[in-house]
Amino acid sequence: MGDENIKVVVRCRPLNSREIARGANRLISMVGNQTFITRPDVNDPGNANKRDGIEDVKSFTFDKSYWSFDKNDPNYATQAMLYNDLGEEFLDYAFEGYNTCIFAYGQTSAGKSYSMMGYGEDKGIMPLTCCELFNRINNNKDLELTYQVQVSYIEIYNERVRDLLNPKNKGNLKVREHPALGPYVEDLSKLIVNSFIDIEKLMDESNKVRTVAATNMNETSGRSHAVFTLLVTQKRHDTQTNMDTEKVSRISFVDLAGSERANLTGATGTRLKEGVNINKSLTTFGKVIASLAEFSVDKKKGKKEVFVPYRDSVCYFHLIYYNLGGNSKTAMIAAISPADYVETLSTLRYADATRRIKNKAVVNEDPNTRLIRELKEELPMLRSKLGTYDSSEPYDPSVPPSQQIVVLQDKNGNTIKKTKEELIDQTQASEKLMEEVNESWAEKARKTEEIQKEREKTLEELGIMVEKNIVGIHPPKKVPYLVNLNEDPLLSECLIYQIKPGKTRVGRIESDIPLNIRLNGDNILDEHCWFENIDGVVTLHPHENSTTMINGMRINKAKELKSGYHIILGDFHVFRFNNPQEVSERAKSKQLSINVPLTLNENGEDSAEVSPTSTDSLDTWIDWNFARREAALNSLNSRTDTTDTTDTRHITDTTDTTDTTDTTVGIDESLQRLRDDLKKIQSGRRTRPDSRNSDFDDSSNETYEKVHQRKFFYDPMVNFFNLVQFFKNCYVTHIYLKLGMDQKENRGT
Ligand SMILES: Nc1ncnc2c1ncn2[C@@H]1O[C@H](COP(=O)(O)OP(=O)(O)OP(=O)(O)O)[C@@H](O)[C@H]1O
Repeated sequence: MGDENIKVVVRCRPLNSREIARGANRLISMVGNQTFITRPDVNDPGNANKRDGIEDVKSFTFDKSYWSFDKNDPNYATQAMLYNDLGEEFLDYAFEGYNTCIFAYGQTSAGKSYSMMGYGEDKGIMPLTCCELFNRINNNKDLELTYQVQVSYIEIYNERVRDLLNPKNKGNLKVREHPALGPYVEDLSKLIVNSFIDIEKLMDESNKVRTVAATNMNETSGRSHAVFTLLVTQKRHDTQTNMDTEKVSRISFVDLAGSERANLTGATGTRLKEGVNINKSLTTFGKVIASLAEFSVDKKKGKKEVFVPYRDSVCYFHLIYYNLGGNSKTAMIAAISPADYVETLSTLRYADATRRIKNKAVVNEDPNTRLIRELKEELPMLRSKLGTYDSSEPYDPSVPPSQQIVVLQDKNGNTIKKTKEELIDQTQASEKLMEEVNESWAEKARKTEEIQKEREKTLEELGIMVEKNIVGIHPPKKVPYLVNLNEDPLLSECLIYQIKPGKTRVGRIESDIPLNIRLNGDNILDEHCWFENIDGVVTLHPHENSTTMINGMRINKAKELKSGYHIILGDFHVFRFNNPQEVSERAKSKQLSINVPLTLNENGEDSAEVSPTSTDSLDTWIDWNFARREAALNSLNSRTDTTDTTDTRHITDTTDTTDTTDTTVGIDESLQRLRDDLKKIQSGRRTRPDSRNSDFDDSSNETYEKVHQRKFFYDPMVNFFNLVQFFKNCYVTHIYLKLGMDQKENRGT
């Protein structure tokens, strides 16, 4: 097959509530395969680039333009449409033996994860492909044809590669290169999967691993790249010759970090490094696209190759080597916001340039046989060279291997010089490859099981509940538990920590003290706190000097917990406490909607038992953001000492003395941001049918969502008060967070 352009589709998501709140205009329209972007009106506060009076519309033509702006629009492009157009075609290629890659590119919140992974019932192209892959395999009637599927899943953050399937594979996996293989990740776990359920389970557990790592570093998925790869091996037995032949195809799904340039102004420490690395990888991506696009055009004119800077960034080296300008059928999903001119235009331009790149995909017939042949030639040569040194260099046994030069020839006959140290490294890497490629399927299956056990053991050692052979999050029905909350909806509510009868001790991951829950990250003490469960009543005991907060209040003495309380440990660990027994008793006494004492006064004591302004309904909705803002707010209140002590969420009118010029924007932004996050969490939760079951009445036929929608939307008084309260909270918290963050940055943390 000849050169083929990379397929590029663009998908426009609906306006999010933040954009609606700022009165943003729709700047995108689509007709057929064309996407049009209009320069925004000068009154659009989020888009300041208007040249007055000039009607400026730019048009781009793509392989497909997906209009997902309005779910009620008859032309709304659904997940199924995207899969039917793109997923099916690429799965067909994979069955033919080609490598395929679908990657999502776009700014944060443009809809990359929605298209790739999907939220809740709206499954994205990745799970839909996996599901159909196994449908086809299970429907195979050809007795001479067998399939094996392996999976790997990595996250690239700060130029470091993390194995999400095997938490034992700690830290940074090395990206290496072999002439016969191209770049590859050394020691990466490739696990055998036999069904779609196996894949779902792996995704579920890897998400836990990702959450643990992300919480420790306070990252979000928007700042890392995730690469999910399926290796499909088709083995055909020829009865006439009694020979087996293999085709191996690699199906990759890449969810890239948000493409907006990381704003480095004022950033220090980890954030600065992270920003530099995101920029580095994005710059490399841009350079690669530009040079490959240029290369494709030049080739037509008969010009020579241009330099493609694959190696400028570790991650892009790995990600794009195969998939851009290489042996792969590749598609880009460019996710765009309908209302962000600068970022959307930039994405459309990248997408346009990507369309011009040509790939040359070939069917991968017996790649392992080829690799084994090359390794068999290479290894004896490397081993023999290890005993020698370049005669032009004076030999001195005291010279360390890093300074000894060895001369060898590559497979094209070119003379190359390496240090002995490099040669040892290369020999070891090639030996590992040889071992891997010779591994039998039985051995691979044994390793898969071993890693599976390791993964579950590692999670259990951290105190995280793992339910074997069950997909999804299933909180305990009786035992009280903590559920993690995270800024990133993808990483929220996926870790459950049970608080069993007796003591549950919490401390630092490396602590020598026997602990039930181990956490990492800043400000977690060796022995941080402990929970005591006596007959279903749970009390939290903080250790001296530990940062332990309940509902935003730092506590220094034991405190009884009620279902729904938010707990913050150290700097990054935010949980919600759930007590199924208490909730079901509460439900029985028909006081579910407003009677929960969720607030603490300045002494950390419960406030009024029943309050018409109880934030219960909000509390069960509001997660990480709420808990963090609540903590910030309380901290502010305790500093200014203007708090209404009966309800820590009350703010006195001192806020009104503040300059109000940008108040509305601040509040609106906070509120809208929160609503967006909530929407994500809400829809994400639908994949976790049992999640937070205990928050509502099990005996009722109503679903969890319905109960909360009813509580939130049909209780106007509560709602009104909540919103007023919340409106104020957001503003004060906004100011506080800004101050706090400035201070933190100044300290270089
Ligand atoms: N095509 C769509 N139809 C409906 N809603 C969408 C669509 N695309 C995205 N959304 C919604 O927009 C929000 C942001 O999408 P998403 O999380 O996929 O963004 P992202 O680009 O992956 O962000 P990040 O880079 O932070 O991971 C989500 O609430 C999602 O449900």
